[in-house]
Amino acid sequence: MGFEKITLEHKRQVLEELADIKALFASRNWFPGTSGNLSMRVGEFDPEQFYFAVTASGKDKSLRTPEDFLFVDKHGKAIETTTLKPSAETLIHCEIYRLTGCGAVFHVHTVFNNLISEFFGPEGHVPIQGIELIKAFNIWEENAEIRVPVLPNFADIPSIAELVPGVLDPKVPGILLRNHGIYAWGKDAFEAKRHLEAFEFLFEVMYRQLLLKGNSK
Ligand SMILES: CSC[C@@H](O)[C@@H](O)C(=O)COP(=O)(O)O
Ligand SMILES: [Zn+2]
Repeated sequence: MGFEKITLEHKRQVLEELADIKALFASRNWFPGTSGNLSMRVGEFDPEQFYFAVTASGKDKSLRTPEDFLFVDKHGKAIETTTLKPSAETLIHCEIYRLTGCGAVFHVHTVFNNLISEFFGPEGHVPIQGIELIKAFNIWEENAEIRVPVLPNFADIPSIAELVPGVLDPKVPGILLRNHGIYAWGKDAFEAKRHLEAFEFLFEVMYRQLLLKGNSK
């Protein structure tokens, strides 16, 4: 489906939902120093052609303005004439949509995701086992273990995006960038938010467990 076939009403709803989520995350201090970016797909998913709304680069994400989002195509290029620049990390969103067909991708920098990504960076993943909130990822088995991938934080975003297909686990809706932040996604904004909140909770538990245990892995 071409972008022009997607109804204005649907695009408006997506922008409103994104703006509400942005305000909520900002209230949690999840966008320090203009960091972070959010996106939501508009229209149906087709790996050959899809579109999403994404935060404009470099904005203060705690503010609500008419210039907070723009629509881009599957290559991360703006599809309407605009002076806004898509998030510098849009290519990572593109890759996550392409590989998963998801409906929303949220990226935040927090103290806990930074600390945990650095601590487990050398292993390339964060092992998390037996914590109830793993069920937020729809994993119901007892004592389940997940591994959250940790990618290097290259300055060149295409070089990070290139690594995403090699580490993305369909059961685990998140990828960490080392000393940077997390990308979490879901079939819609509700699910992506649930996943992101669960990751952040799990990282805080991991961090505190490591302190209690005296830092041994
Ligand atoms: C200002 S530090 C954060 C940026 O370097 C980047 O990591 C980030 O998350 C926000 O970039 P943006 O281009 O605004 O989407
Ligand atoms: Zn970032």
